[in-house]
Amino acid sequence: MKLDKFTRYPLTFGPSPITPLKRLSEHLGGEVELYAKREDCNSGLAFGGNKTRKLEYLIPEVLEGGYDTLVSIGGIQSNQTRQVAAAAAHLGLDCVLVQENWVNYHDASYDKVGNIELSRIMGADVRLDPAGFDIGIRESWERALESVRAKGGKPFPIPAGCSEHPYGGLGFVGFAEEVRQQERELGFTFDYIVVCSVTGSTQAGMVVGFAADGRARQVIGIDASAKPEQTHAQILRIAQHTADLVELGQPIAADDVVLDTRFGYPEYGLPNDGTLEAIRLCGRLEGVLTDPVYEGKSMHGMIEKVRLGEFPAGSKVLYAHLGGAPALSAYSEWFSRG
Ligand SMILES: Cc1ncc(COP(=O)(O)O)c(CNC2(C(=O)O)CC2)c1O
Repeated sequence: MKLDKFTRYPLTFGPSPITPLKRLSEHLGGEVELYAKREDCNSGLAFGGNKTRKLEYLIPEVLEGGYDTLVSIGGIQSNQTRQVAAAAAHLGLDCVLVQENWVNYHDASYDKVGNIELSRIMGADVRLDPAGFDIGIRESWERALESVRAKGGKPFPIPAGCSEHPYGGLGFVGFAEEVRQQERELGFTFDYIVVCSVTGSTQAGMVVGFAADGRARQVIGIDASAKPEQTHAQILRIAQHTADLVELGQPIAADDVVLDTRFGYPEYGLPNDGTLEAIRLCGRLEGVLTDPVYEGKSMHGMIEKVRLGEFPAGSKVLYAHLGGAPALSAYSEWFSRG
């Protein structure tokens, strides 16, 4: 596999740490050993996260091509757009963010706190748009790109989650390579990797990276889009493209994309009771924060799979913590009810 032929611009601290989730593992019966790889602590740029790792493979083209404005898109509480704003500020670039109405929830502060507040503080031109949730290429985003060109700027297009960018999967191929190095240091290998999926390039990169040692199907995606057919198809397409880029040397089949669809309800961006329980449990047992949109759903999925005995006794499970906590303040209603 040839990831090294691609230039990476460091935005992260280096390999993200792997921490044991001892108390949570014990609480769940002690037969499955849970660990977390902490992408939520991977960078000094505005709390980091999975997109910061992905951006490392997009930024070289930005700098080499003389682009002056990063243009991206997400929901109002998007972690993606916050991380793009941080990268732009760090690199001295302008930033335009389209924030669409992806979540059917609005209290008075939803578009004032959390991620969108941070993006504004970092100087991004934040543009609210009434269009609803969709992980594909959006007309609002294309309008934003055109508006930058109309003013004589040179916009760099970064699609939702970085996922439809040709290099969107590379960062998480690197994640798998990092895990293999850390496994050598730990003296064991993980039986499963649990990851939240929405726009798909995180899991896609992992599927390719772990396919190299026969573990593609040990990557367990937990769907948080609540549109799993679209997400599964996007993961598969990105994984197959990424496999070609890094010359994996083996095909990626549809069955290599394992996506559990039981935990994304009621809809994208809204928690269910299991999401909320998982957030509280992980918070109270480990001091590790997850969010109602993404990681709370993958944490719920992992906890439920342990409870249902879906991980064989003795399994070592690596939870990919991809970030997301900055959105919590926009969901305070759910946690002030006691
Ligand atoms: C904390 C967190 N965890 C998992 C995911 C899902 O990653 P993928 O989009 O690569 O599948 C996101 C994405 N967030 C998006 C955003 O706009 O923030 C791309 C949807 C995430 O932010």
